[in-house]
Amino acid sequence: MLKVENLTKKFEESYALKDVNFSLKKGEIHGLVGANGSGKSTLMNILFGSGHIKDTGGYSGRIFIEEENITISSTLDALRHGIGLVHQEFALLGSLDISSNIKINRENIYPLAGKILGREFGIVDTKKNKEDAKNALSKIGVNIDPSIKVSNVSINMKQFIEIAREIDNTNLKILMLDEPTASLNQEDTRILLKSLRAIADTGISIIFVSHRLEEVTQICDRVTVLRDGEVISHYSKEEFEINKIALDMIGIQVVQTKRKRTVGNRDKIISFQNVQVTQGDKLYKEISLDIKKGEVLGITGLAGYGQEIFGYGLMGLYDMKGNVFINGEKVIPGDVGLISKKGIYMLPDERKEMGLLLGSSIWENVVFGSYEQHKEFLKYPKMKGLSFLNHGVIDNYSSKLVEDLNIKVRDIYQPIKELSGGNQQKVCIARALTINPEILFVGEPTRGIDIYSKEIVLEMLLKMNEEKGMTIVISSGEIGELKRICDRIVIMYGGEVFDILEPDVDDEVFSLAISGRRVESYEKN
Ligand SMILES: Nc1ncnc2c1ncn2[C@@H]1O[C@H](COP(=O)(O)OP(=O)(O)OP(=O)(O)O)[C@@H](O)[C@H]1O
Repeated sequence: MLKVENLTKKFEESYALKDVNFSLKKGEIHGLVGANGSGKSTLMNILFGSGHIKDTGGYSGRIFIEEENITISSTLDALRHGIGLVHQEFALLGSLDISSNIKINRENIYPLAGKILGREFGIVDTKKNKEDAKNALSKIGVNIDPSIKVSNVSINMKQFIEIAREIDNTNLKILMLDEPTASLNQEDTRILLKSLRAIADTGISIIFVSHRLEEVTQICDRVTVLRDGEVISHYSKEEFEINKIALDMIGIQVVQTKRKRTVGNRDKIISFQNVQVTQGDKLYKEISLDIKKGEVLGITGLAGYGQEIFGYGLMGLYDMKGNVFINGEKVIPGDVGLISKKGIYMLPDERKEMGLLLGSSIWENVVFGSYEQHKEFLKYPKMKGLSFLNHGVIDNYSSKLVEDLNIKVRDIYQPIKELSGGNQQKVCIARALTINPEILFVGEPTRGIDIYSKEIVLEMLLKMNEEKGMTIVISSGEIGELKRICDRIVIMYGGEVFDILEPDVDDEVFSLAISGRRVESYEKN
């Protein structure tokens, strides 16, 4: 179906891809793996004719589709050749319904469409659009009313809608998926993976990019490993071995981080008492939770069940009402100024909303907002915000953090918008660590991050907890990670705190709790 030969892409003097050879068979699911910044997105962006490839000098090398040597210089070229891409970041229009999003630019038009006063016009056949949308969604195992507005659906569902939009294209030959399961819960991941196999069986070829090697080895027919823009190895199904693939990706053995647990009875640092949280048309009622000083608290559950509501509510991203106490003192949720002064910082899980200063450099993003905590960043600390910055100190500090967190950059002056997604994510973590809050709320801290850097990020969080006594609240769907590093894990179910579990209880207990059941009822059944 596809063959690329000596594909090379340079950004100024540095290679993002170097002489990459890669092939994709008809109906194959091909895993593309590599550390953050290894060139996966660049490869897909070239194949999808992304503007930023052209704007930065194009690519060299040859691309063949079904033996035909083609040039891809625009998205239109890619679409014409039947290539579709689903990005990590969603590009849906929230104010439109699901079917309008799926049929965008491919709307069904009534045959009576024609010309009025010389202008072309058409009337959209919304009924047919809905049928098509339903059909595309059913191919990926989803049954939902396509008239629902996209702004009212969960992140899980948005991912399915994005994929359905590509599937709806009858000309589709190659579907490229950039971390399609990163925002899905376990059940939806299972549904998606199963559907991808069914889609591949219809003859569509799939490029599957993911940092979750278990999924890659489960679903793919072959895997190609990239490291620093070069192909390091190819594997076919019978040769798959996660450790071997990981070693090829990173170059060194990855050691899993684990917390040495030392919790005793601790004082409450934050207490949510019967709070009510509203997010869009969702309402969470009568929620209570105590967070203990110095603990690492995990919050998990199926997507949409509210694991993020505490941080988001406290910081005013969702509307929270009710009694919230910080160190025994009542605060008004959403009063961000006061809450920040009390040493609370939140890093939300939606990357786009993380507040990266996209036009600024890495160092600016790392130290932004932390001059209070790091007076050494200022030449004249007494002048506060009016002081010149102490660039020597800031440069050393940012360079060290970039190195410690394994962030792949040219130098700390590089604009953050030039970094790969995973490396941008790590800069967000770097900023949170620099702000050094007393309490850190962090959502999905390892999403989009490669297996090696994941461990570094987890290790850094633990270090901040152990050495600085930082209380850390992590909302995440990565239960395995939470079990390794948390003191307690809150399970949200149906918009309530369903249970709080010790991290070393059986996996089975966790799985049951996540689906709203308890062990006793399981045993009875
Ligand atoms: N516009 C740009 N200018 C300069 N360098 C760039 C630009 N876009 C990407 N790069 C560099 O190209 C390299 C490959 O990035 P790419 O986004 O392809 O990595 P990736 O494998 O997709 O990473 P991730 O797993 O983090 O998504 C990185 O070093 C990145 O900094």
